[in-house]
Amino acid sequence: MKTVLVVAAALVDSDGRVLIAQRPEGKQLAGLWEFPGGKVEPGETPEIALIRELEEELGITVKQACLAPFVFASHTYETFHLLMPLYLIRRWEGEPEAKEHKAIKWVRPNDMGNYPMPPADDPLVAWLRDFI
Ligand SMILES: Nc1nc2c([nH]c(=O)n2[C@@H]2O[C@H](COP(=O)(O)OP(=O)(O)OP(=O)(O)O)[C@@H](O)[C@H]2O)c(=O)[nH]1
Ligand SMILES: [Mg+2]
Repeated sequence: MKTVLVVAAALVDSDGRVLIAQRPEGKQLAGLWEFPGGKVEPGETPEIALIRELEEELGITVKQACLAPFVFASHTYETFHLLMPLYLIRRWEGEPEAKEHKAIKWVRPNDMGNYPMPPADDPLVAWLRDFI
């Protein structure tokens, strides 16, 4: 089974809320809420890939120095193994908008239980609850 490297971001605002985004119809895990991000393409570092994904998915600009490595998910799905580092980001330029998602929402980690997320994300949410 192949390991897929996906990078994701927890954008944290000044009130301690985190941005989650709803996956669009037609994609794997449609309708579930996730951390914005995506697959690392050949030749990219994880940081470059995350900066690209945040521009594509949310229309925001993030500096590499503002990416703080936090925790990672390692989860076996039916057809691949997901390895997903999650970065904490507190500074960015622009107002996030749902360019590729169905919706975006700012939520407190304690309230994330109300938003169904992929199984790989459960431990990440637990870490955010303790840390934010
Ligand atoms: N971005 C993101 N992906 C996640 C999370 N949790 C999780 O299991 N994944 C899985 O990671 C995989 C890659 O994510 P993705 O669909 O965002 O990849 P991508 O942005 O490059 O999209 P694309 O492949 O359609 O171009 C998916 O199988 C997705 O289900 C999460 O919190 N955020
Ligand atoms: Mg994505």
